[in-house]
Amino acid sequence: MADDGMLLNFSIPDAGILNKPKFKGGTWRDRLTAKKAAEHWHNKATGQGPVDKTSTNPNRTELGQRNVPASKSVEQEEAAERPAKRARVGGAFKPTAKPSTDAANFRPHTDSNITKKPGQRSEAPKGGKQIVSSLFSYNPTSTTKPSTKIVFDDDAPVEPSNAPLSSELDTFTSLGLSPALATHLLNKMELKAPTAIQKAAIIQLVKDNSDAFIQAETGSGKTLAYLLPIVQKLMDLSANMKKRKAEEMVQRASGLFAIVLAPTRELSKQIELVLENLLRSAHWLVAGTVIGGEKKKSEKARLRKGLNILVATPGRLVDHLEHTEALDVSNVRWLVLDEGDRLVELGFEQDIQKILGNLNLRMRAKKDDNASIPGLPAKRQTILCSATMKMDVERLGQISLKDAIHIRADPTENDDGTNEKADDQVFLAPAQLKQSYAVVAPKLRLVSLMSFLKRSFFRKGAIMKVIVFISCADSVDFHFDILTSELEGFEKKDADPHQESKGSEEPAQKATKAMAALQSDPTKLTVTYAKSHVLSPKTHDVTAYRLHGSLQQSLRTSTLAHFAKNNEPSVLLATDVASRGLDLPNVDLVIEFDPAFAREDHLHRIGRTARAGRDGRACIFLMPGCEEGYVEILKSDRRDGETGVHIGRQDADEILKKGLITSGVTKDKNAYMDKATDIQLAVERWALASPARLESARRAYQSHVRAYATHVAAERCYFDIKELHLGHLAKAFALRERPSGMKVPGLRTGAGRNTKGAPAKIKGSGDNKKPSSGNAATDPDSNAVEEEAAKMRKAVRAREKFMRHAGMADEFNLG
Ligand SMILES: Nc1ncnc2c1ncn2[C@@H]1O[C@H](COP(=O)(O)OP(=O)(O)OP(=O)(O)O)[C@@H](O)[C@H]1O
Repeated sequence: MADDGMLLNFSIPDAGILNKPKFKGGTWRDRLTAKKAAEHWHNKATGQGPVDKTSTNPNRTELGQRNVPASKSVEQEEAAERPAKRARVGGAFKPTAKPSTDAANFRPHTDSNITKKPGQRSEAPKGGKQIVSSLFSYNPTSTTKPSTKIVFDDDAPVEPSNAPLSSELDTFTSLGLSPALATHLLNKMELKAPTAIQKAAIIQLVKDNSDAFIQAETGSGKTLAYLLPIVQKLMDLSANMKKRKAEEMVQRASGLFAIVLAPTRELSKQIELVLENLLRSAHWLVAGTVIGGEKKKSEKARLRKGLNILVATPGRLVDHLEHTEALDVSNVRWLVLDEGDRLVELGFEQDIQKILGNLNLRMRAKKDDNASIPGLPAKRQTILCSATMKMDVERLGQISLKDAIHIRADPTENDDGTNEKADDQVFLAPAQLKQSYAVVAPKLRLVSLMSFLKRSFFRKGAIMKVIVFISCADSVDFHFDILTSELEGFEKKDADPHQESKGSEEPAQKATKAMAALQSDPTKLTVTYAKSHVLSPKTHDVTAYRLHGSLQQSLRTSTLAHFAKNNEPSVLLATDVASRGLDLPNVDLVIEFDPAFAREDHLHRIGRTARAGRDGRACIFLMPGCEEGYVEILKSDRRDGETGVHIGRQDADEILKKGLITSGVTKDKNAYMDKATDIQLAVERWALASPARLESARRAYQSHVRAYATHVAAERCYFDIKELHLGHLAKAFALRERPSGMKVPGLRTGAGRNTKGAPAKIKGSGDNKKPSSGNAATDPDSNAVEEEAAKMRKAVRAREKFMRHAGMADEFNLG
């Protein structure tokens, strides 16, 4: 399913946004504004033509310059508040208002700028005229731009917060692990010393059997923190059996002793991999997975052969507990719930309760039989792992843990173990992570992303691996298609004779060939990586990858594995499927092109870099206006707190200059604007050249808008759907049509209406650019949008649940 988990639609009817509204409630000013807007749309709908603002507003000059006096009329105020429309619709370009940006930046472009390929069709989208607006005019301006540029000391050394400990006294043996295991960690896994959380957890879990809640930041080595004590105890159990009878030891047929539950298949596979590496030091112990995505028959066969440690997703384990006789859980003495908060978020609470009930029942039955293995602990130890201690994790703790010990290793802790920040706030970004935010107007988003990536990959070696987080699968597909296409007007790389003489094809070349087939229909989800023509400089290739929950499981696994192994420059475009727990080696940069739906997700996303003490960078794209308020959240997630020393700021102009003007000094200080405009036009032409691409662009755009409405309530003040300028945003999806005229097959229409049938009003929908009065309580349209957003969020949750139960993208994230 490419609609990415959201069922409702923001389609706005052609008749306009205010369809015979009742002018009740609100202030007299709201009512008058609404009435005037309704008259405008009524005139339009009845063919009386658009209201000529220049003739009704004496304050407008012919060139569209406004001169609003102190005593403004309501309409004048409205005109002063909204970004003036200067779009070219079909005919000749006629500016109607002064652009909000500085005059030097004003670079109108007309159809004559758009050079079409010979014979290329540039069809106007059905049901609407093409709008070719300038990239650099009428953009909202930043509300937080500092008057003077603040220079950050980007290279100032920062003590990593998740690195292995450096004291010579902190060794794995000093924590209670056997010399054999410690030697294996050192020699085979190249792990010299434990991290802080490993030190705290291993000491505790090896010495006693109490339940535990492990809480630590991303990339701090939580996986080994819970796996090492389990492996150590199983090695001890084996040694104990051997002592009793020389030929006896734990082996695969001895029974299942430990279960690790993880929320996603990818994470389960990753845990299994770490386990396999560990168990090379105890080859008689066998681990395996049951996670779905493969035939149940083969999973049953694996269980029948016997496993000592099982990594599973909750849904699949419940299924096997109910239907696989060979699965005997009576000896299970260690249960781990990894990524506890995500397990709850994905609605696995019931499954976990079933698993716990089943384990208790079978353990009791076995005890009654008196047939326990000698040396096996009488009590089961349950370990809950999570980066946050939210309410839902607490609830999971209540159902799964008994008298649990809270294990936490946070460098911000005082000597007495207390922390000034509230429990929920203890989840912080790694200290060594260098963060920045980019303030980019909606129209400039696409070209800015391309420029940002181009700059990142310009010199081989500086940045090798990048993850770009995007809110929904359709948008991932759309951006992947652009990055891997050969856009007209982009310099082509000279052929590399060395590569051509090679007998075997490079994977990137193979994928490029497959890509050619894909270009005719970008909705085909068979190609997940290919050379990025757009991002590859002349000197080297950059490979682009895509990952989201609508891809087949096997494809997701192989894509991740390929990205992880790739030592050449590469970029992964992904939904939040890649945000949790995944340990992809050497990710240098994380770009949050679309901000996360919740603060915790944001921290998990940026935590894919700067892992285990390594350096990393993260940049989040914010739009001018209320989104800029999110910087406060970014600051609160850092150890350097309010000072925000390591949160840099970049503006779109800067990004475009650095990314597009790579050949040193240029006399024209606005040359980057021409370049950016050329790129934007090339992408728009690319989209127009094929109906499938155009449909993919519309789908991406609509899914993006719907996803935007699903930010958590506490953060909707930063990501306010009513402030989203749909018309400008459409440009970032290469669309030249009005949002209201867009029809996408397969997406439900009419959901943008409130219960009384009046369509919801959204900023810049092309029908009314005036944002709501700001008083949601008195504005019926604001309430309608709110209601709509609430419906969407509900639909997303329902869809996630449905997908899981239908076994489609089950145990997997939204994407
Ligand atoms: N003691 C250590 N020394 C060096 N590297 C380590 C050590 N322990 C773990 N690592 C490495 O650190 C990385 C992160 O480990 P892990 O995935 O367990 O982190 P995590 O805390 O679970 O992160 P997340 O919360 O993002 O899931 C892995 O690549 C792992 O190999």
